[in-house]
Amino acid sequence: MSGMSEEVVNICVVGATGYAGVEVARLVLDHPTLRLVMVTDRKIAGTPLAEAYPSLRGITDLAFSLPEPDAIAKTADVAFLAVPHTASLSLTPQLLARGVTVIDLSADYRLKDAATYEAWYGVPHTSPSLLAEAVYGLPELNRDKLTDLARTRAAGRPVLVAAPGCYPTATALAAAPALAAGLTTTSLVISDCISGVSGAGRAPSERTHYCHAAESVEAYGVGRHRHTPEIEQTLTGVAGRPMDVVFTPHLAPLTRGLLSTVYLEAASGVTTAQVQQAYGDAYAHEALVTTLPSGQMPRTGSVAGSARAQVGVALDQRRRGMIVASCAIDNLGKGAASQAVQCANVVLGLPETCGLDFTAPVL
Ligand SMILES: NC(=O)C1=CN([C@@H]2O[C@H](COP(=O)(O)OP(=O)(O)OC[C@H]3O[C@@H](n4cnc5c(N)ncnc54)[C@H](OP(=O)(O)O)[C@@H]3O)[C@@H](O)[C@H]2O)C=CC1
Ligand SMILES: CC(=O)N[C@@H](CCC(=O)OP(=O)(O)O)C(=O)O
Repeated sequence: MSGMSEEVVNICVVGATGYAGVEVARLVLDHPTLRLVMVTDRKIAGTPLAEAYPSLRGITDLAFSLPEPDAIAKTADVAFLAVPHTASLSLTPQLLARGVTVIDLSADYRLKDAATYEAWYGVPHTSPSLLAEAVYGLPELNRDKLTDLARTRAAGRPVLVAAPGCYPTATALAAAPALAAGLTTTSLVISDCISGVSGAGRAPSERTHYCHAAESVEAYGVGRHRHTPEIEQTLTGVAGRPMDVVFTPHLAPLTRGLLSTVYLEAASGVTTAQVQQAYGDAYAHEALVTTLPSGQMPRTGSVAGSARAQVGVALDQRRRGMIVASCAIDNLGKGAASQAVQCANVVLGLPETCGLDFTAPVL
């Protein structure tokens, strides 16, 4: 199948029983150009999507299919892979070989170095040659490369987008303006993040059990979380020099929401006005990222359910001089599904915010 920019583009969501997958499905159902033609699950094939997620009753009659590459290629132009990491290692090359463009929400094609992948994910990368051609799907930092993919696809070849994770997205949006503007000369970024529980996926675990997660906040994966090398890769690219990251994720009793607060030592003489200006300029022309006025910091509640990010920044001028920047996103939105759709829009030659320009619930 082939989808041109003004035509309807047929979409398969692999892993649509999952939280990220059903969010992609929801966005595609409301999108003016994308058409949801297939949703997959390996356990409940034949069951209507709306039976698994009753809010979709009256909206779609589509039932789950098995994630078979031949069936996907027969039906869809683009596949969103909302599957756990390691699951898209083999699925992605099979779909590309069948002419299907892949927007992968998993971590399998984000790291450029296969050895780093193996070190952090515990399995060898089975398609290392694809790591070079996969484009990291953070449009605000990587729009040119995504636009290159649009040309490749328009020339008839399927392409691969590796959409970033929720923690790396929020951390990159919080830290990038300071790094790009040279406001810090050190190589260390500290990133403290807080995630809602849907970030851990649909399958319950001891850590995400209501009784454990409600009314409590905890750090986890300290010093060893697999997003560390992904964040370092992105920030190194922005800074143009090697960056080290101390990344500490926390789980908080929210359904949706992710807040990343980063700390970067300010270069000598940097002022609050310069910092605010750099952040304002960085996102002045971004439709989905807003820099808040000086003195304001973002809250997850303001972006929950939206495709947007909000960023706030301050300069703590006592002693060392620290830039403290915070970015709030919806982990399932800009941290996963809406970002994947944003990338698909670019790759398909559609307006980047097509289907994403809706407001979040205000309360
Ligand atoms: N939740 C979030 O906030 C974010 C998630 N992501 C990433 O998105 C991906 C999905 O996450 P999430 O929705 O939370 O996960 P879930 O556990 O909620 O869903 C995973 C989905 O993948 C399916 N699946 C599992 N294994 C396979 C396989 N081998 N082949 C095909 N389908 C499979 C599952 O269905 P079944 O097993 O029944 O087939 C299910 O539909 C992950 O890579 C995650 O890291 C990225 C950013 C944020
Ligand atoms: C709260 C929670 O458990 N979050 C998940 C991150 C989910 C995610 O975004 O994973 P990828 O970006 O790698 O796809 C975790 O810490 O593993």
